[in-house]
Amino acid sequence: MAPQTARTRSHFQLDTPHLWREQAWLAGHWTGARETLAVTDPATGETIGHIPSLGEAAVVTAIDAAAAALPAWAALTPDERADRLLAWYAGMRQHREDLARIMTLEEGKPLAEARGEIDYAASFVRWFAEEGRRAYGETIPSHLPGRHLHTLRQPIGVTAAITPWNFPSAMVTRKAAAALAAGCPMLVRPASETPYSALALARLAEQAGIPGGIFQVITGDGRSIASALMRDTRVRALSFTGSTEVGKALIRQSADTVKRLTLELGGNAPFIVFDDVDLDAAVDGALAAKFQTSGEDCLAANRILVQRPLYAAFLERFAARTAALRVGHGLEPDTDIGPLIDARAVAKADQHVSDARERGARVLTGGKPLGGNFYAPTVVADVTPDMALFREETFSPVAAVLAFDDEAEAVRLANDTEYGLVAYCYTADLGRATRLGDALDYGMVAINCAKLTGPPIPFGGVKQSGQGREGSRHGLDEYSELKYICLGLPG
Ligand SMILES: NC(=O)c1ccc[n+]([C@@H]2O[C@H](COP(=O)([O-])OP(=O)(O)OC[C@H]3O[C@@H](n4cnc5c(N)ncnc54)[C@H](O)[C@@H]3O)[C@@H](O)[C@H]2O)c1
Ligand SMILES: N[C@@H](CC=O)C(=O)O
Repeated sequence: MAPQTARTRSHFQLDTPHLWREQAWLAGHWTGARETLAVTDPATGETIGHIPSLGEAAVVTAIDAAAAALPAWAALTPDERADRLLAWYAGMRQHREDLARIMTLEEGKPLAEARGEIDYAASFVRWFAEEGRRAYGETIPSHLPGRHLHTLRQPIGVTAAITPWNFPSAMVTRKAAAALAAGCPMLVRPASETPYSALALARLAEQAGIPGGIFQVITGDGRSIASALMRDTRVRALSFTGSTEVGKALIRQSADTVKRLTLELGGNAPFIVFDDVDLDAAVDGALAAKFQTSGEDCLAANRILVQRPLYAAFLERFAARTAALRVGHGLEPDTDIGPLIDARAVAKADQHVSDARERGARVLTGGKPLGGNFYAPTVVADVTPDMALFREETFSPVAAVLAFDDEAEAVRLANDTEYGLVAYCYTADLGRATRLGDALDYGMVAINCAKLTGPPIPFGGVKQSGQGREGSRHGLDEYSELKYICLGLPG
């Protein structure tokens, strides 16, 4: 089956049409299937293509290929693996515009944000190409006479990843680059809503000389692919980014084969604004932290807490700026907010707003669906902890704002959730900033800034937001085993 048609070529206007793949990259072959899944542009509802719906047999083929490729890949020097990863990185840089366009078509995010995600995704490949050289062990002063003790890091084995639709490239490379740099093959199953970004990455990996068994992309139903992965004892580690609900199901399924799981799950980020800050800086930060990717971001500010003396002024300015955001197709140059991923996401946003209204909150701007998968950028004031907007991740352009009186109350409200991914706070008081860094029960805390991610930082959550860390030097550890050697010295 030809992966591109004349229609898709002209329609999508890719400079390099062969990056648009409608087959899975399995065991070094572009592979189709009789059954397919349709993929739609969330902005128009139009079908943009079909991908193979592969099942358990294909997963076994992929694991066979990965297990066969593992010894030779693990035996390469870190420099040799780095060369392949850097070639992959170069391909991503070269095709940045096409990759961004593919992402906007399938995910809906504005093109400028998609370009930013491609840069972000590529940066993990470069980071881990370098970091693979530093998978150090250690020597241990011996407690036993006549012994030398040391540790070394070895590749864990065949690995797999299940990735979400909201960051269709970065969630693939943050996992795969770490696994490959550590000497492991990785089999990726991307979300069925956004498979084309991952398939384009597979095409670039192929061109970079990464062996077919080392990086594979398999498309199809998540549940059956996950259960085949979980059953197979050769798969030693699985990294999942997605909802807490599915993460919990994967923990249960992994028990029988005792796999290592890295889980990047849901969030419910507080964004705390104290009354000693520059109001414009805090409003800029809140807009950035709330509305990126239409609010469909695990790091999105889900609850904006403002100290009472600043509350009215903050609401006025924040609502005015929110009302000015332009909603549209992500390929339109002026778009700030794209569509939500599907009708279910729109219904959830609207339910959260109705629930808040019924419980006494005020809708200052937006608060309604705009047709199709679009929802108006919304500010809801006077939110209380009993509202769904406070308790659940809304994953939409709906901002929930509430007032607090003092630092103790802010911390109590912020920590009143089972999630613990990221917290933001704005304050001019250094002592308070330090105390908040300690007291907020989150894996990541951003103080006086909204942008905090990148390859050098350990990304991850506590409580029900997940386990393990991605990126940074710690990201390699998820894909290696720490082995201890006790060497007895003759005589
Ligand atoms: N912490 C992070 O780094 C991070 C990053 C992005 C998204 N997320 C979270 O992801 C969620 C939104 O993404 P989503 O709606 O795609 O989540 P989701 O859990 O529904 O889906 C995530 C992935 O799992 C697959 N999947 C669904 N059910 C499955 C099952 N039973 N077994 C195996 N795989 C299954 C999906 O097809 C998708 O590929 C939000 O909660 C968000 O916070 C977290
Ligand atoms: N925005 C996150 C992904 C979560 O949805 C990131 O920066 O990695």
